[in-house]
Amino acid sequence: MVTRELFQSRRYNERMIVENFIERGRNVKLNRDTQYIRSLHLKTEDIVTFEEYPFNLPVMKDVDSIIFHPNVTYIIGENGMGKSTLLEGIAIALGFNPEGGTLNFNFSSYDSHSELDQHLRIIRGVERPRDNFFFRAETFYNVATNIEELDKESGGGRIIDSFGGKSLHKQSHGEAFFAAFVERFQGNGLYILDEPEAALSPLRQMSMLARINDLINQGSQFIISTHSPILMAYPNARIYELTGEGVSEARLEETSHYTIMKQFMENKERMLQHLFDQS
Ligand SMILES: Nc1ncnc2c1ncn2[C@@H]1O[C@H](COP(=O)(O)OP(=O)(O)OP(=O)(O)O)[C@@H](O)[C@H]1O
Repeated sequence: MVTRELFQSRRYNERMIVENFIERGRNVKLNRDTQYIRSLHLKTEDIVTFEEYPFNLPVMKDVDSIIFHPNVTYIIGENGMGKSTLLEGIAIALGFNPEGGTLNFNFSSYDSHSELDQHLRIIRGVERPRDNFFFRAETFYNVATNIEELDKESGGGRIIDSFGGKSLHKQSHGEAFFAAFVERFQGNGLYILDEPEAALSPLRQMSMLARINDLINQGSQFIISTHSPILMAYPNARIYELTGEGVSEARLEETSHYTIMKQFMENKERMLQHLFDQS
């Protein structure tokens, strides 16, 4: 009797494991056990000097404090604080092209990336993403050109069809960005986005949040660098703010982007007077 119960409970457990596995491929949010990448580590032993770029950036002394949220991690901060440098380093260390795209893109329009990737260790989870994309607003135009070139040479399926079929150069910036998020991102993916709001209207930024939510519910993990208080509003996300002091974790309402925007909207006249008096 005991043996039969044991047998049945084992069969039950096995069935649960199979069902969970099947479900993972569909609609399940990642958690701490299933997230694709967990944290960062800066391998300081072979860094020759901390006086030069990129190791002179304040963020470098706190890289090890960055623990990725299973769903969304935001990297924010003033211009020049090192967000793009950090995201680029992470992306290249994971095997992406410095200018962005999927793991299969390997074109190079202008080779100016830092050597940070060689000094970063990325602590991965046990699960592997099925989809991957490094979206870099600054160089998305080059990705679009590369897609056209590859599609001209290819005799088989066209890459542009996975972006909705319409040339990305024949769409507005915002439309082309959105085609990537809506058509190309397939879920169960790791998505690294550098200032994706660059061409998006406030309304589109809200639509982007809805798209992020869909993809998170389909087992995706995001790392997003942004200046947009709208885009950084995903609930329960982790926000790291880069400042001259290093890296600190913040709630949305505590971030400088949010408070400055709020002050401006709530008291535009006073802010303008203050700004013009200073100039
Ligand atoms: N190839 C490079 N060589 C030397 N310095 C660089 C290089 N690229 C960037 N920097 C410097 O490193 C700093 C961080 O640049 P980065 O582009 O990472 O900042 P960011 O936080 O992404 O800024 P933004 O919000 O303006 O996009 C800047 O002061 C920049 O001038």
